[in-house]
Amino acid sequence: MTTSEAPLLEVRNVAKHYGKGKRAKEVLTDLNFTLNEGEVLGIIGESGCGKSVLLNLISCLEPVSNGQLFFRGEEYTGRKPSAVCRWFQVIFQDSEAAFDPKRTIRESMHENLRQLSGNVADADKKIKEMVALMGLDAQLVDRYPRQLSGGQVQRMSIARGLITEPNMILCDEITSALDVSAQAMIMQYMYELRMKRGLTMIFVSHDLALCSTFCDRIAIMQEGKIIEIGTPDQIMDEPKEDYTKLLLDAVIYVK
Ligand SMILES: Nc1ncnc2c1ncn2[C@@H]1O[C@H](COP(=O)(O)OP(=O)(O)OP(=O)(O)O)[C@@H](O)[C@H]1O
Repeated sequence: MTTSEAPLLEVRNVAKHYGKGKRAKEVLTDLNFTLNEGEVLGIIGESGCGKSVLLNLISCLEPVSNGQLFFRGEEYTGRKPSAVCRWFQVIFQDSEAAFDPKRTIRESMHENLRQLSGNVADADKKIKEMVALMGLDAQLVDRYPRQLSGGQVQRMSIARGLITEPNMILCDEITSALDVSAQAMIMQYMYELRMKRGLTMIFVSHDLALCSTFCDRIAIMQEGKIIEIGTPDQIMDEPKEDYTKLLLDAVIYVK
Protein backbone atom coordinates (compact mmCIF):
# COMPACT_ATOMS: atom_id res chain seq x y z
CA MET A 1 0.00 0.00 0.00
CA THR A 2 1.45 3.43 -0.90
CA THR A 3 1.19 6.16 1.71
CA SER A 4 -1.31 8.05 -0.48
CA GLU A 5 -3.69 5.07 -0.30
CA ALA A 6 -3.15 4.55 3.42
CA PRO A 7 -5.78 5.61 5.94
CA LEU A 8 -5.08 8.79 7.86
CA LEU A 9 -4.77 6.78 11.08
CA GLU A 10 -4.20 3.11 11.71
CA VAL A 11 -4.23 1.60 15.20
CA ARG A 12 -2.72 -1.90 14.88
CA ASN A 13 -2.74 -4.51 17.68
CA VAL A 14 -2.44 -1.78 20.29
CA ALA A 15 -2.40 -2.69 23.97
CA LYS A 16 -1.72 -0.76 27.15
CA HIS A 17 -0.92 -1.93 30.63
CA TYR A 18 0.12 -0.13 33.77
CA GLY A 19 2.41 -1.53 36.44
CA LYS A 20 4.84 -4.43 36.25
CA GLY A 21 4.85 -8.15 36.94
CA LYS A 22 1.99 -9.44 39.07
CA ARG A 23 0.72 -5.91 39.59
CA ALA A 24 0.43 -5.25 35.85
CA LYS A 25 -3.07 -4.24 34.82
CA GLU A 26 -4.05 -4.40 31.16
CA VAL A 27 -6.45 -1.57 30.34
CA LEU A 28 -6.46 -1.87 26.53
CA THR A 29 -6.22 -5.16 24.64
CA ASP A 30 -5.41 -5.69 20.97
CA LEU A 31 -7.17 -2.69 19.45
CA ASN A 32 -7.39 -2.51 15.67
CA PHE A 33 -9.06 0.11 13.52
CA THR A 34 -8.40 2.60 10.75
CA LEU A 35 -9.74 6.07 10.13
CA ASN A 36 -9.92 7.70 6.71
CA GLU A 37 -9.49 11.38 5.96
CA GLY A 38 -12.71 13.29 6.73
CA GLU A 39 -14.23 10.44 8.71
CA VAL A 40 -15.70 10.81 12.19
CA LEU A 41 -15.40 7.78 14.48
CA GLY A 42 -17.48 7.71 17.64
CA ILE A 43 -16.20 5.72 20.59
CA ILE A 44 -18.74 4.60 23.15
CA GLY A 45 -18.22 2.61 26.29
CA GLU A 46 -18.76 2.45 30.00
CA SER A 47 -16.70 4.50 32.43
CA GLY A 48 -13.20 3.09 32.84
CA CYS A 49 -13.22 0.98 29.64
CA GLY A 50 -10.17 2.83 28.32
CA LYS A 51 -11.51 5.56 25.99
CA SER A 52 -9.31 8.38 27.36
CA VAL A 53 -6.24 6.16 27.51
CA LEU A 54 -6.79 5.29 23.84
CA LEU A 55 -6.80 8.99 22.88
CA ASN A 56 -3.63 9.51 24.94
CA LEU A 57 -1.91 6.68 23.06
CA ILE A 58 -2.97 7.96 19.63
CA SER A 59 -1.64 11.44 20.45
CA CYS A 60 1.55 10.00 22.07
CA LEU A 61 0.73 11.60 25.43
CA GLU A 62 1.43 8.08 26.74
CA PRO A 63 3.44 5.26 25.10
CA VAL A 64 1.73 2.08 23.87
CA SER A 65 2.75 -1.14 25.67
CA ASN A 66 2.33 -3.19 22.49
CA GLY A 67 1.29 -2.62 18.91
CA GLN A 68 1.83 0.07 16.33
CA LEU A 69 0.41 3.43 15.26
CA PHE A 70 0.50 4.74 11.69
CA PHE A 71 -0.27 8.17 10.26
CA ARG A 72 -0.82 8.10 6.48
CA GLY A 73 0.97 4.75 6.41
CA GLU A 74 4.03 6.01 8.28
CA GLU A 75 4.70 4.39 11.63
CA TYR A 76 4.90 6.88 14.50
CA THR A 77 4.83 4.55 17.53
CA GLY A 78 7.02 5.84 20.34
CA ARG A 79 7.32 9.44 19.17
CA LYS A 80 7.14 12.36 21.57
CA PRO A 81 3.84 14.29 21.80
CA SER A 82 5.61 17.35 20.34
CA ALA A 83 6.41 15.32 17.21
CA VAL A 84 2.74 14.55 16.49
CA CYS A 85 0.94 17.59 17.87
CA ARG A 86 0.66 19.09 14.38
CA TRP A 87 -1.44 16.03 13.45
CA PHE A 88 -3.60 15.59 16.53
CA GLN A 89 -5.20 17.99 18.96
CA VAL A 90 -7.03 16.59 21.96
CA ILE A 91 -10.04 18.49 23.32
CA PHE A 92 -10.79 17.53 26.90
CA GLN A 93 -14.00 17.42 28.90
CA ASP A 94 -12.80 19.92 31.52
CA SER A 95 -11.69 22.72 29.25
CA GLU A 96 -11.50 25.39 31.95
CA ALA A 97 -8.73 23.34 33.62
CA ALA A 98 -7.00 23.14 30.24
CA PHE A 99 -6.61 26.94 30.12
CA ASP A 100 -4.11 28.78 32.34
CA PRO A 101 -6.29 30.80 34.78
CA LYS A 102 -3.66 33.57 34.88
CA ARG A 103 -3.73 34.12 31.13
CA THR A 104 -6.42 35.57 28.93
CA ILE A 105 -7.79 33.20 26.32
CA ARG A 106 -5.85 35.11 23.64
CA GLU A 107 -2.57 34.76 25.61
CA SER A 108 -3.18 31.02 26.02
CA MET A 109 -3.90 30.63 22.32
CA HIS A 110 -0.72 32.57 21.42
CA GLU A 111 1.26 30.31 23.74
CA ASN A 112 -0.29 27.23 22.14
CA LEU A 113 0.65 28.41 18.66
CA ARG A 114 4.17 29.28 19.79
CA GLN A 115 4.70 25.86 21.37
CA LEU A 116 3.09 23.81 18.63
CA SER A 117 4.19 25.55 15.47
CA GLY A 118 6.70 28.19 16.61
CA ASN A 119 4.80 30.46 14.27
CA VAL A 120 2.79 33.29 15.77
CA ALA A 121 2.63 35.36 12.59
CA ASP A 122 -1.05 35.91 11.76
CA ALA A 123 -1.93 34.50 15.20
CA ASP A 124 -4.67 37.07 15.85
CA LYS A 125 -6.13 36.55 12.38
CA LYS A 126 -6.26 32.76 12.95
CA ILE A 127 -7.74 33.22 16.42
CA LYS A 128 -10.46 35.51 15.04
CA GLU A 129 -11.31 33.05 12.28
CA MET A 130 -11.53 30.00 14.57
CA VAL A 131 -13.43 31.85 17.31
CA ALA A 132 -15.96 32.99 14.69
CA LEU A 133 -16.20 29.42 13.39
CA MET A 134 -17.29 28.36 16.88
CA GLY A 135 -19.89 31.15 16.92
CA LEU A 136 -18.19 33.25 19.59
CA ASP A 137 -17.76 37.01 19.86
CA ALA A 138 -14.12 37.92 19.04
CA GLN A 139 -13.90 40.19 22.10
CA LEU A 140 -14.32 37.23 24.46
CA VAL A 141 -10.72 36.16 23.77
CA ASP A 142 -9.47 39.02 25.94
CA ARG A 143 -11.22 37.57 28.99
CA TYR A 144 -9.85 35.12 31.53
CA PRO A 145 -11.30 31.57 31.46
CA ARG A 146 -13.29 32.14 34.68
CA GLN A 147 -15.05 35.09 33.01
CA LEU A 148 -16.69 32.80 30.43
CA SER A 149 -19.52 30.29 30.75
CA GLY A 150 -18.70 26.55 30.65
CA GLY A 151 -20.05 26.29 27.11
CA GLN A 152 -18.05 29.33 25.95
CA VAL A 153 -14.82 27.95 27.43
CA GLN A 154 -15.45 24.62 25.75
CA ARG A 155 -15.98 26.31 22.37
CA MET A 156 -12.80 28.37 22.99
CA SER A 157 -10.95 25.16 23.69
CA ILE A 158 -12.14 23.69 20.37
CA ALA A 159 -11.11 26.96 18.63
CA ARG A 160 -7.68 26.73 20.30
CA GLY A 161 -7.34 23.14 19.07
CA LEU A 162 -8.13 24.26 15.54
CA ILE A 163 -5.77 27.24 15.21
CA THR A 164 -2.76 24.99 14.65
CA GLU A 165 -4.71 23.34 11.80
CA PRO A 166 -4.36 19.72 12.98
CA ASN A 167 -5.24 16.82 10.66
CA MET A 168 -7.44 15.30 13.30
CA ILE A 169 -9.14 16.31 16.52
CA LEU A 170 -9.67 13.88 19.36
CA CYS A 171 -12.71 14.92 21.40
CA ASP A 172 -12.89 13.41 24.88
CA GLU A 173 -16.48 13.73 26.11
CA ILE A 174 -16.51 17.39 25.19
CA THR A 175 -20.17 17.89 26.07
CA SER A 176 -20.40 15.83 29.28
CA ALA A 177 -19.70 18.67 31.72
CA LEU A 178 -22.27 21.01 30.13
CA ASP A 179 -25.97 21.57 30.58
CA VAL A 180 -28.36 20.48 27.86
CA SER A 181 -28.56 23.84 26.04
CA ALA A 182 -24.76 24.32 26.06
CA GLN A 183 -24.40 20.74 24.79
CA ALA A 184 -26.79 21.45 21.93
CA MET A 185 -24.88 24.62 21.07
CA ILE A 186 -21.52 22.80 20.98
CA MET A 187 -22.95 20.08 18.77
CA GLN A 188 -24.43 22.65 16.39
CA TYR A 189 -20.92 24.06 15.86
CA MET A 190 -19.37 20.61 15.66
CA TYR A 191 -21.76 19.79 12.81
CA GLU A 192 -20.80 23.05 11.07
CA LEU A 193 -17.14 22.23 11.58
CA ARG A 194 -17.65 18.92 9.83
CA MET A 195 -19.51 20.56 6.96
CA LYS A 196 -17.12 23.48 6.46
CA ARG A 197 -13.76 21.84 7.21
CA GLY A 198 -14.36 18.12 6.61
CA LEU A 199 -12.23 17.53 9.69
CA THR A 200 -11.31 13.99 10.72
CA MET A 201 -12.37 13.30 14.30
CA ILE A 202 -12.52 10.74 17.03
CA PHE A 203 -15.49 11.57 19.19
CA VAL A 204 -15.55 9.88 22.59
CA SER A 205 -18.96 9.97 24.22
CA HIS A 206 -21.34 8.15 26.54
CA ASP A 207 -24.22 9.12 24.28
CA LEU A 208 -25.06 6.52 21.62
CA ALA A 209 -27.96 8.58 20.25
CA LEU A 210 -25.67 11.58 19.73
CA CYS A 211 -22.95 9.45 18.10
CA SER A 212 -25.47 7.84 15.78
CA THR A 213 -26.35 11.20 14.27
CA PHE A 214 -22.87 12.76 14.31
CA CYS A 215 -20.47 9.93 13.45
CA ASP A 216 -19.76 7.95 10.26
CA ARG A 217 -18.84 4.88 12.29
CA ILE A 218 -19.15 3.90 15.91
CA ALA A 219 -16.82 1.67 17.93
CA ILE A 220 -18.27 0.06 21.05
CA MET A 221 -15.71 -0.54 23.79
CA GLN A 222 -15.98 -2.80 26.79
CA GLU A 223 -13.25 -3.60 29.31
CA GLY A 224 -10.42 -2.35 27.12
CA LYS A 225 -11.55 -4.02 23.91
CA ILE A 226 -13.43 -2.86 20.83
CA ILE A 227 -16.23 -5.39 20.77
CA GLU A 228 -18.12 -3.99 17.77
CA ILE A 229 -17.50 -1.35 15.09
CA GLY A 230 -19.79 -0.27 12.29
CA THR A 231 -21.92 2.44 10.75
CA PRO A 232 -24.65 3.94 12.94
CA ASP A 233 -27.23 1.91 10.96
CA GLN A 234 -25.34 -1.34 11.56
CA ILE A 235 -24.91 -0.59 15.26
CA MET A 236 -28.45 0.68 15.83
CA ASP A 237 -30.35 -1.78 13.59
CA GLU A 238 -28.23 -4.94 13.78
CA PRO A 239 -26.24 -4.90 17.01
CA LYS A 240 -24.22 -8.09 17.38
CA GLU A 241 -23.10 -7.86 20.98
CA ASP A 242 -25.25 -8.04 24.11
CA TYR A 243 -23.53 -4.98 25.55
CA THR A 244 -24.44 -2.94 22.44
CA LYS A 245 -28.05 -4.13 22.80
CA LEU A 246 -28.01 -2.95 26.41
CA LEU A 247 -26.78 0.47 25.31
CA LEU A 248 -29.54 0.59 22.71
CA ASP A 249 -32.16 -0.31 25.30
CA ALA A 250 -30.92 2.64 27.36
CA VAL A 251 -31.34 4.97 24.37
CA ILE A 252 -34.90 3.82 23.82
CA TYR A 253 -35.56 4.11 27.56
CA VAL A 254 -34.34 7.73 27.58
CA LYS A 255 -36.56 8.56 24.60
N1 LIG B 1 -1.79 6.38 34.66
C1 LIG B 1 -2.56 5.33 34.97
N2 LIG B 1 -2.12 4.38 35.83
C2 LIG B 1 -2.88 3.31 36.14
N3 LIG B 1 -4.12 3.10 35.65
C3 LIG B 1 -4.61 4.01 34.81
C4 LIG B 1 -3.86 5.18 34.42
N4 LIG B 1 -4.63 5.90 33.56
C5 LIG B 1 -5.78 5.23 33.42
N5 LIG B 1 -5.78 4.10 34.16
C6 LIG B 1 -6.85 3.10 34.24
O1 LIG B 1 -7.20 2.73 32.92
C7 LIG B 1 -8.58 2.42 32.85
C8 LIG B 1 -9.19 3.22 31.69
O2 LIG B 1 -9.22 4.59 32.04
P1 LIG B 1 -9.85 5.69 31.08
O3 LIG B 1 -9.66 7.01 31.73
O4 LIG B 1 -9.31 5.52 29.71
O5 LIG B 1 -11.39 5.30 31.08
P2 LIG B 1 -12.59 5.99 30.28
O6 LIG B 1 -13.23 4.93 29.44
O7 LIG B 1 -12.09 7.21 29.56
O8 LIG B 1 -13.55 6.38 31.48
P3 LIG B 1 -14.56 7.65 31.64
O9 LIG B 1 -15.68 7.42 30.68
O10 LIG B 1 -15.00 7.55 33.07
O11 LIG B 1 -13.77 8.89 31.35
C9 LIG B 1 -9.20 2.75 34.21
O12 LIG B 1 -9.30 1.56 34.94
C10 LIG B 1 -8.16 3.66 34.83
O13 LIG B 1 -8.17 3.55 36.24
